[in-house]
Amino acid sequence: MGEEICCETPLRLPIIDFSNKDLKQGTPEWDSVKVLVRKALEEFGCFEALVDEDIELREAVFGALEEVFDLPLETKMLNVSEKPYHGYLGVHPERSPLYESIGIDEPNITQNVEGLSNILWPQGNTAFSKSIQSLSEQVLGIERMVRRMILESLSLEKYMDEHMESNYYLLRLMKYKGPETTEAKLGLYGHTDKNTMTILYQNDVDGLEVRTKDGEWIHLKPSPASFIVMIGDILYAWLNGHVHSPFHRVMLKGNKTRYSAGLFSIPKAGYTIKAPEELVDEQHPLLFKPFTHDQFLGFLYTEAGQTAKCALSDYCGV
Ligand SMILES: O=C(O)CCC(=O)C(=O)O
Ligand SMILES: [Fe+2]
Repeated sequence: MGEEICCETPLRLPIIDFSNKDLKQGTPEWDSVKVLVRKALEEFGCFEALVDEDIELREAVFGALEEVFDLPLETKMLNVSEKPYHGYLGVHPERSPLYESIGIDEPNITQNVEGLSNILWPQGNTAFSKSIQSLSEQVLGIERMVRRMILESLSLEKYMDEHMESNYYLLRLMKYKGPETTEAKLGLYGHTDKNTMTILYQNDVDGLEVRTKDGEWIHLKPSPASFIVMIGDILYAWLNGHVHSPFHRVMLKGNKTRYSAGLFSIPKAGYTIKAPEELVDEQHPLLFKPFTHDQFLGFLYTEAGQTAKCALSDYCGV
């Protein structure tokens, strides 16, 4: 009997090269990357952005994550915020027994990162602040580039400044304890992101899965030099469905700890999300009535919001 030749190639996310230092608006390189970005975001709502590997920063970041999550629970609980989901979220025995996370509002502002490190460590922690800030700067650069590319590729230049200025950033540091099983366990329940755009960075423990429009799960295996770029419900609504907001989850097995960091761009309080008229026509009827992110979050905390299959459609679908 001949050797069995294996089966279908597993589904992969598009990998787009962002390592070119000359990737500047108006250059041919920018225009060719822009085409790939638009295609990936229309089809998958998600892609892998490849950058130049910075081994030192990578080690520093995941060292910092290990150190911060190793702090006692009472210390981590000092990471508080008046905004929901912006502070420490501890392990929940039924809902998320493996997951905990720490939030840093506007991590691009030095005082915010140093402020948190002064709360968590008696003498602060310069190494922690430095690595978290360097990571934030790099990720923020990618987020802004991708958002500019999408707007440009949809000929929405006239909205560029308004759109770029109407969002702020939240960084979430995440830890998933290995479940010590051979079969996969749920680390983070399936969801679409409720913000504008998310950029994820992970250690060498995979687990993120993204569902395609056809309902197939892609098991992500990002390279150490990659960031995962993902569209959230807000950009999906603002662009009237021209980009996809993918359903995703985290599944884990084995005993290794997974660490990840996510930079979330989020509309500022009071900013109205309204699809530009250029994106609404007979083939693309308006999907959502204008809304603000705060009102939408308010709905998410209600019973109806918590149980909705598609919270955004239930909240403001046309
Ligand atoms: O840890 C990850 O890679 C994904 C986290 C995630 O989906 C989220 O925080 O919304
Ligand atoms: Fe997510």
